[in-house]
Amino acid sequence: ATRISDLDLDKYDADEQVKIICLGDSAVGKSKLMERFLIDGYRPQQLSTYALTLYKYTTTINGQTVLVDFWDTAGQERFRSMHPSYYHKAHACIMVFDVQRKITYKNLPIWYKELREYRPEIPCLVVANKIDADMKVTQKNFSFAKKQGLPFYFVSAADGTNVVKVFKDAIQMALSYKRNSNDFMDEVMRELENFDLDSKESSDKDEETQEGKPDSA
Ligand SMILES: Nc1nc2c(ncn2[C@@H]2O[C@H](COP(=O)(O)OP(=O)(O)OP(=O)(O)O)[C@@H](O)[C@H]2O)c(=O)[nH]1
Ligand SMILES: [Mg+2]
Repeated sequence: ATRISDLDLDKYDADEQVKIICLGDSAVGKSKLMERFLIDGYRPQQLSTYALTLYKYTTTINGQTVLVDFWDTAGQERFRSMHPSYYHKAHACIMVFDVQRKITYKNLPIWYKELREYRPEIPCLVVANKIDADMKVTQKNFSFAKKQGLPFYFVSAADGTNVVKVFKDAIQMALSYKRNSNDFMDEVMRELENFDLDSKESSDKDEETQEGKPDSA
């Protein structure tokens, strides 16, 4: 009982509350990424998300309490249209694909189009998941994010690579968006840009043009 009232107090005192949604095909790892971030755990079972899962997360940023609602739904919703309430008042979006399944990368524009119909302006982070399965994929150039001017991350829900970074950036961007400021977004874009230059041994070829050569760097 004590814990519940503590939570309620937190909620009461929250200076800010943001909603962050997650998009991407079924089985790309949306739920596993949330699990990794929220409970620092990972259970490799294969349960597709049924309907909707809502995760509550509280954090402190610059001395302010921030309440985050993470929304997670089943990727197979793609075949219907995602319910508008999923997008309603979202402040940021984490868009995920599976580096081991090219089709999930090719479907990103479909997700992105629907997102923009409902939320034309919110920050959207593009996440390439499952890099633990084959580190060579990080040498590939997945240009969708760059073309759209979106921040891009290689991550792994299985071993935790970059997961905290993505979620923390998403929360900051959601807050910046809510406060009508692009400052943090600009900062992250600059930082990722530099990171990109430092680690750039990859060819300039786009993943889309590398049909049938999954291992070429
Ligand atoms: N190797 C590896 N497997 C992963 C990773 N993340 C998720 N998986 C596996 O991918 C499968 C799907 O993960 P989920 O998180 O359930 O995928 P989802 O995107 O939530 O799928 P839906 O709920 O159906 O939309 C599971 O079997 C996970 O174990 C990862 O980083 N590396
Ligand atoms: Mg899921």
